[in-house]
This record gives sequence, C-alpha cells and structure tokens, in this order.
Amino acid sequence: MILSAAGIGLDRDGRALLSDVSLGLERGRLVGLVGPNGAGKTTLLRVLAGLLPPRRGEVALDGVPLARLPREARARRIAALFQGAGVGWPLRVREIVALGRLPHRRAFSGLSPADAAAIARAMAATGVTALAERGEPTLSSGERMRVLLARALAVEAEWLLADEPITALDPAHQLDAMTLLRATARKGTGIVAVLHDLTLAARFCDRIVVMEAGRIVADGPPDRALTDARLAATFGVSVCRGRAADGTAYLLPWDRATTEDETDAASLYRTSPRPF
Ligand SMILES: Nc1ncnc2c1ncn2[C@@H]1O[C@H](COP(=O)(O)OP(=O)(O)OP(=O)(O)O)[C@@H](O)[C@H]1O
Repeated sequence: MILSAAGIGLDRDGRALLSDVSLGLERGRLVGLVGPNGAGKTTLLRVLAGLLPPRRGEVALDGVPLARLPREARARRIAALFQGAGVGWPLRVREIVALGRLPHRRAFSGLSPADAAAIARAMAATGVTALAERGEPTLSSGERMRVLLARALAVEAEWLLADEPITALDPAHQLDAMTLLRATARKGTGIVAVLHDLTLAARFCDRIVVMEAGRIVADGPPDRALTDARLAATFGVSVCRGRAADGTAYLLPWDRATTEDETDAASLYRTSPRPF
C-alpha cells in the first residue's frame, strides 16, 4: 500500500520545476506538503496523482507504474482536489459531490445505494449537507472548497491528494477540515495535503515534506522537519514555539528571519514563548 515517486524530474521552458524528487508514502498517515510559493508543491501533487507525466523518474502505486494503470482504476484509487478545479457547468452541490462517485459507476448507470451513502457521508463530514440544493455560483469560496473536499472524500479512495484544502476556510472550518483529514487518515487513507499554514501542518500532520525550488529539502515528523534552521532557510521566517494547555507543542510563524543580533522584540517571544 505504497505510493512512491522515484527520481522525478520535470522542466518547463528550460527551467527545472522538479529535480530528483523521491518519496515513499504509506497509507494511514496525513502528510503535509509545505514550501514557499513556487516551490513545486502543486506540480509534485499533480505528478503523484498521475495528471502530469514527469520528464524523468516514475510514480508507482504498490509497485505498478501509474502510467500502466487504466485511468478509471487510478481515479478509484487516487482522489485529487486541486485549487481552481472548476466544475465546468452549473451544478447543485449534491451533484458536484456525486461526481466523486463517477469512477465507481458503470456507463449510463444511476447512483447505487452505496454511492448515495458515500455522498451523504462526505457531505455530512464536511458540513455541506445544508447546501445540497445550492448552485455552485452562489457559494462563497470557503463553502466551495468544502464542497470540493466533499467530492474528493466521496470517492472513498485509498489515496487523497489535496492542494491547499484549507486555504479559503475560516479558522473553525480549518480546524474541522484538519481534524477530518487526520481522522480519515487514521481510518486507512493515505493523505497528502499542500498546506501554507505551518501551525496547523505541524499540529495535525504525521509527517511533513518540505519543498524548496523543486526539491525536497526536509522530510520527517513535524518536530524534525520544521526546525528553526529549516524554517529560516526555506521560508525566511522565525517562529514562536510553545505548548498548548493540552500539552501539544505548537509553532507560530512570527517574524522574518534575521541574521543580525536578535535584539528586536520578536526575539523575546522566541526565547520565552507565551501562549495567547
Ligand atoms: N506550465 C508551466 N509552465 C511554466 N512554469 C510553470 C508551469 N507550471 C508551473 N510552473 C512554475 O513552476 C513553479 C512551481 O509551481 P507550483 O504551482 O508547483 O508551485 P507551488 O509550490 O504549488 O506554489 P504556490 O505555493 O504559490 O501555490 C512556479 O515557479 C511556477 O511558476
């Protein structure tokens, strides 16, 4: 049950977008893919989903190259959620989520009871049941993102690859979505989520993969992947660290990293973190 990438390389206009990227992913874990703008996260996710063929290297699912898997089988096994993925024509929320069941349906057949149950589960889990009859153009960006997450969850695939699934969400829905992703992973799905919120990534993910300029520069549990040195080198930020009331360690991007003597106010927070 492994999704693996070996020696992935991809160039555009003479520029390397991905360079020698190798990654082994296991089901049952929530992996956060992080990195600054333009690092190659979305490109890598598209390659992992089989939507973008790499110039070099190979992605394989349980040892079988993705390119050799029939498209329908791949769509049943790997659900993908991408930013700006337009639905394409005016549909109601329930119909959008039902699109997630397409890989399971025979041509011209209707929804089976199993399809209907999966759709209802995904809508309930993402809190969009009350929006079921709304048309897509009437949704706010956060509502739309939750609907697209419901569509991806409705596939009930072994793998879920999600590009910035929480970016448009308010804090409460971000927490709900991260809790849901972690719970879905605990039930056996392999999840890779591109995240910009390092605080939530560090708190909820089992493993963090850090990308910079088309390469993986760190990979491991949050405390090992998101060290102060890595955060300064890759993201150019310093962080406050602390412990929440329940004992969970947290980090909070706080300031631009500086190489000068840290005599500014932010350094006080770095040396004596204070939970809000
Ligand atoms: N089709 C393309 N042609 C040329 N350059 C591309 C193409 N697709 C992506 N790029 C470039 O590749 C780099 C990586 O893009 P990608 O979208 O993977 O980054 P990202 O890490 O997801 O960034 P962000 O956090 O801003 O979403 C960027 O510099 C982008 O401009």
